[in-house]
Amino acid sequence: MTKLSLSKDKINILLLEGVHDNAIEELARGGYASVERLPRALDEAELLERIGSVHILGIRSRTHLTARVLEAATKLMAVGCFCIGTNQVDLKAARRLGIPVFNAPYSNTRSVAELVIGEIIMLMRGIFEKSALVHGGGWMKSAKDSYEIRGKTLGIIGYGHIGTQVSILAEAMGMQVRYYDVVRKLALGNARACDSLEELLSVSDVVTLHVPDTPQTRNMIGAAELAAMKPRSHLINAARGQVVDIEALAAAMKRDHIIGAAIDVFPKEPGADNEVFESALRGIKTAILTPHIGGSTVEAQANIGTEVAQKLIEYSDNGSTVGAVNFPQAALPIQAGCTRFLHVHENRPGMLRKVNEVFSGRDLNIAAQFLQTDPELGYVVVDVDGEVDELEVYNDLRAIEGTLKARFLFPSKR
Ligand SMILES: NC(=O)c1ccc[n+]([C@@H]2O[C@H](COP(=O)([O-])OP(=O)(O)OC[C@H]3O[C@@H](n4cnc5c(N)ncnc54)[C@H](O)[C@@H]3O)[C@@H](O)[C@H]2O)c1
Ligand SMILES: O=C(O)CC[C@@H](O)C(=O)O
Repeated sequence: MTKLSLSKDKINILLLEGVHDNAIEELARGGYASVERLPRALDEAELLERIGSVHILGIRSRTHLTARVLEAATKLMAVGCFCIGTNQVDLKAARRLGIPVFNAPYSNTRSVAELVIGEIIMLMRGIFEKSALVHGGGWMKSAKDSYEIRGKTLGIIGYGHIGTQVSILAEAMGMQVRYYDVVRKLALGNARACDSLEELLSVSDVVTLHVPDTPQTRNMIGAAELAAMKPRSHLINAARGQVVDIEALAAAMKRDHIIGAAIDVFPKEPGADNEVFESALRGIKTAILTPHIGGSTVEAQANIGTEVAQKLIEYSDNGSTVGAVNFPQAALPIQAGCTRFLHVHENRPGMLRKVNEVFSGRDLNIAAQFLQTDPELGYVVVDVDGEVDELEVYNDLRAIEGTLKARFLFPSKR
């Protein structure tokens, strides 16, 4: 089993928001038993109270890791987002503090795509409104505003992992697919790219959003874009809440310009289960509202649990940052008989020389070295042959100005 500078039973892992059992099992297989799992998110005050003793933190989309929380996390080695999105973490602050953030970029793609396909049919048949009426004793047997999806045009904004899956499934059901992306993307099947967002909005019977939360996508569907959509068309958003101006959508639905919407993500989502959800869309019968469950399937959560836990173990065991969203990517094969030192630093001139002086000054033989830098951060992995006083080396590495984090693995003297 891997030996760490901090033995595994002392590595405190806190998993929030009901992360799947697979994560616990994977961590246990990796020798990590000091794991606490909570079913809910923690707010900033609760995080500030607890974060000081946590070495590895696992979250989903409801836990907000602000710079303040991260600065208080003096022992934090890594964060695992057990989801795709990482916008709930101040990634720049985490990076500045030498904390890599991992996620699962594909594990719930299919779940979101299937939900969107289901919603296209539900919206185009007005099923939710009719069902609610029947529950109330009514009987709205009408074909008004009910359409087959075959032959209709689906407009996909953001032709990435989810957008392309939706594209394939929609075509298989006879829809014509148009898409718009800021990056030139290869069209799958018979899908066709649009040159502009306006073009896509003007030709689509249903528009579905699959873009990340960035400054450019904030309110990318507002009053003007809704007005540019075909009269009596439909909108789906299972991407991020800030992408659609909800008040503008509610207004467009009230005047029947948009006759159906399925919204899974909102600008303000309840942090706790007992918090009341407020939205201008509440009460609009043709709006399907779901509590951010696009990726919440048993299959997706199980896969995510395994994938993110493995990435956290790899980082803790070997120093591998492959898959981190805010860090230089480094992986070095394990060398038999070596002690491994990991050093995260500000990317200042002369840093590597100072790191190497710690080893050359002791006549230590470097068996392998891996340095990965980007304009702000440097990450160096050094494998040293034979006997070494790892605590002394560790202390000297930590003393280098600009050091953010240092660790050693597989010590020679134990
Ligand atoms: N509802 C849920 O539970 C749920 C589950 C998974 C993912 N998501 C969200 O879905 C979104 C998409 O996920 P993905 O895995 O497909 O991401 P992705 O990175 O694979 O694809 C995003 C695409 O959007 C494009 N894009 C970026 N900015 C754009 C802009 N301004 N205009 C047009 N296109 C733009 C990118 O070029 C890329 O092709 C993310 O925001 C993710 O967080 C939500
Ligand atoms: O599981 C979650 O909380 C988030 C799901 C989804 O939005 C994601 O980013 O993967």
